Amino acid sequence: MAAAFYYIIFNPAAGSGNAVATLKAVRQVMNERGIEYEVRVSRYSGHTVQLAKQIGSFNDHEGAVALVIGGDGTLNQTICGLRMTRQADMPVGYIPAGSGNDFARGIGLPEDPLAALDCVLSAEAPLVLDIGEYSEHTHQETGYFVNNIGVGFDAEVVARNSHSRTKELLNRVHLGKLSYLVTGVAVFFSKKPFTVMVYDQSGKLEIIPRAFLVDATNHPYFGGGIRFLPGAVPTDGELDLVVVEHPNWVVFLFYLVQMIRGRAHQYPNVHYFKGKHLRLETSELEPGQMDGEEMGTRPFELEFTVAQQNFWFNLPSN
Ligand SMILES: Nc1ncnc2c1ncn2[C@@H]1O[C@H](COP(=O)(O)OP(=O)(O)OP(=O)(O)O)[C@@H](O)[C@H]1O
Repeated sequence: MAAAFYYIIFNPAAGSGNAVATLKAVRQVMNERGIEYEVRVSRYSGHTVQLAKQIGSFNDHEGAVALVIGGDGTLNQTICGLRMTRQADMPVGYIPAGSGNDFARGIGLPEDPLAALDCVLSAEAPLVLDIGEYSEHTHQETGYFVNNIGVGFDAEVVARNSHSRTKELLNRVHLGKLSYLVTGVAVFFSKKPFTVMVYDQSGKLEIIPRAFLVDATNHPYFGGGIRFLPGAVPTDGELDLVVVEHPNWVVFLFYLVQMIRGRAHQYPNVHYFKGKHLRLETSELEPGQMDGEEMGTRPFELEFTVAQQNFWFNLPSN
């Protein structure tokens, strides 16, 4: 059965402002087809969680869908907000309009807004996909992620980039992605490796002394289009965790290239874990990122499990 009502949750800041044109195009199609909807605009960073909580608490439309127009951060916040309410199972539609759009890429949803809208409007039943669920014991924090949680290198890039003047300037000319590259190179040469402890699904502990890139991920993509974990699948009920050590920068770069080619399993400094339940600890203060948003700096004590999320779109078969 087609959805009866759409709550459009819109982030005007997503995609360096490009999301505005996406909303316009989506509204035009929905108006032409006489589809019922209302738009809730995110007014400030973090507002999306509140919007989703209001929708999940007060919706009285049968068959309602929360339709996100924004990037991975907006999608994450919508799901987290809805899951705090009595209508946690309300399906979530998605039109990718961010800078990175890794979730869309990772599940095979078209990045073209109108093609994605077709996938949403042609859906007749919820599509259930995996998302990550985490508990962070140092700060007593719990939540969900659609892409990944990273500790170390990528988190430092996210943190430095969020406060960078260069990003602001590049965003104005719609080159926000370039600032991640500039920051990435700077962090690459300045960040120190750190020790992580990983407990796999059976509880077996592995201590990794020179960790540099540490990511728990739901699908293959990170960093706005890097297919760095080809074996991660958002339908297998498991999460993938990778820890890449940093013996020196030449070897680290080589590992990254081999990972993208799906050929890094043979190297002793690239550690892969897969399971329904994984645990990760750092002994030092490290930055963290979740779906491209800063988590702050702390000694992390993270436990990961998998949750099932109702989405509202068809995925093209290819
Ligand atoms: N009105 C607003 N003004 C400024 N920031 C906002 C506003 N509404 C939401 N935000 C913040 O915008 C940030 C970026 O959102 P989002 O991740 O959706 O887009 P993106 O970064 O362009 O895309 P991606 O994560 O796919 O690269 C989020 O941290 C969100 O909290």
